[in-house]
Amino acid sequence: MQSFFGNNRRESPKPVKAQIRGEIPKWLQGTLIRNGPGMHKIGDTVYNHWFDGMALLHSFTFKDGEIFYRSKYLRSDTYRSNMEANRIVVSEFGTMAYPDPCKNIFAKAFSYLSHTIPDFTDNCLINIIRCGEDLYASTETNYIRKIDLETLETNEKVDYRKYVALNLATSHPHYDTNGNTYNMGTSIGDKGKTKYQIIKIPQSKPGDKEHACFTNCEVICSIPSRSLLRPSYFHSFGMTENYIVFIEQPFKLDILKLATAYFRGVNWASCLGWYPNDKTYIHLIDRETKKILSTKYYTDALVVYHHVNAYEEDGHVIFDIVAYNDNSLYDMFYLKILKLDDAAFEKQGKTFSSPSCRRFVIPLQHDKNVELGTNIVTLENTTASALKEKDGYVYCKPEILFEGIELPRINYDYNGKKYRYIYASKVQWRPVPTKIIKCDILTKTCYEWREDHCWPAEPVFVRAPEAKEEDDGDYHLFHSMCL
Ligand SMILES: CC1=C(/C=C/C(C)=C/C=C/C(C)=C/C=C/C=C(C)/C=C/C=C(C)/C=C/C2=C(C)C[C@@H](O)CC2(C)C)C(C)(C)CCC1
Ligand SMILES: [Fe+2]
Repeated sequence: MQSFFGNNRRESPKPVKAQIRGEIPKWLQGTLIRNGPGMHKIGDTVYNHWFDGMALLHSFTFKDGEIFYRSKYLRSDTYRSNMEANRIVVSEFGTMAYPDPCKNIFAKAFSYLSHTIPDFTDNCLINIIRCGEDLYASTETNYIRKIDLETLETNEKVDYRKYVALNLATSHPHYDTNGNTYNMGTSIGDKGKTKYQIIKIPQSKPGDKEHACFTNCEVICSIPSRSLLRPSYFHSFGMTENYIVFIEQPFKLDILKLATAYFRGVNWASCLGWYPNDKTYIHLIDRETKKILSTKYYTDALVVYHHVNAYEEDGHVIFDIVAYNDNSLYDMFYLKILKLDDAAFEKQGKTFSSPSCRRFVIPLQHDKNVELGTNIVTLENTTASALKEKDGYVYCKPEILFEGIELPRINYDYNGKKYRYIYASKVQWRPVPTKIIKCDILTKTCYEWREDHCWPAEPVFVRAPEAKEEDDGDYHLFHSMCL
């Protein structure tokens, strides 16, 4: 299994019909596209980190009980440059690349200078997102790449910076029921300020010009970073009907380190730092007024990549996240660790902090006369608390919902609404996932699914037609499961 992490995958651009054991529900029709690294070796050069590999797009077309599979490498500018040079020439998250080792001294100096503000990679390997009517492969830089749903061909490159001030953006946007896309990113040093930006990319209208969704893109709120040179890193955010939830965590990007990384010969990942003595600030942004609520909600130092869901109930914002007590997760994805055998990985894995799904309950209003130290959460059925402190601070303590889950998904019809079920990967200290899990928040019970020789990826929930219940759609997999 360990060789899995070393080998380059072959692309399979022509549809291959899958052999099916059991039965695919007839109502399941359409195409699922997945993304991820597929190539970690180019010529004689190798990447260091799982998140560096060349993006390989996969599609699974479900049609009348049959499945057709295709895959194709994203023809990013990065991919083309690497292929042409037959070596890694563009830097990725965990690998700093130096374009031409044989350049003369002047060319080298010029190359160093042009890297002070580096042009980031367009190797969009993290996710597939929708903007307007179109699908894009995404990463966390300022670039996304349009792709063709049918053929998986790579189309134009969109640079967010042409439309809004954004140097980094998440790969986990949100969507509303009108087809608008909301994303968040970081604008570094624009007009001397570093800020987090929430953007709205509108749904296309009939007759719109190409890229209209980007030219009509608007910044709906800017949140100043607490520090000009150390903005927080973030991988996702939450959205309720009326609020956006942004967590400014003490896992931060050091801009000075970033600007000198190329000269110092270190990778981008080393520019991220963990400040365990700092607080984690919780920002709620009112979607109507576009203003940040003035109460200073905070919690202890934590690291979060994935928000699960967020909603409002009786004057509170409730949000669930998968969080860690430190920043060790990204270190686990260095290939030298993933290539360890199961026993060694397990030993290593246990030195990394394990995630838990945590629920925060944020009271939107409270009586100003209430004594300091009082828990101002008035919702029942939660142990999450919010203690009033002086100077407008409120200290929030989460309720632990579930331990050891990651890559959370929900029935997206319930995004921003009160919900009951989380689908996720069960974290085990094995390099390749073997279990998926369905968690019931109401009863606090979990169902797991595994099968020999199956390595399930992040589960994706698809609603059954005429679904009445939130989990109508998963019964084929979870009906006969063990508790
Ligand atoms: C360029 C640049 C930057 C960044 C650039 C790039 C390219 C960033 C790319 C980021 C990527 C690919 C992020 C991916 C995140 C993926 C995450 C959080 C995945 C988590 C997966 C987990 C926890 C899986 C756990 C497991 C499960 C579920 C089952 C088990 O069996 C196995 C196990 C433990 C692995 C910067 C550092 C932001 C700025 C500077 C400049
Ligand atoms: Fe993610």
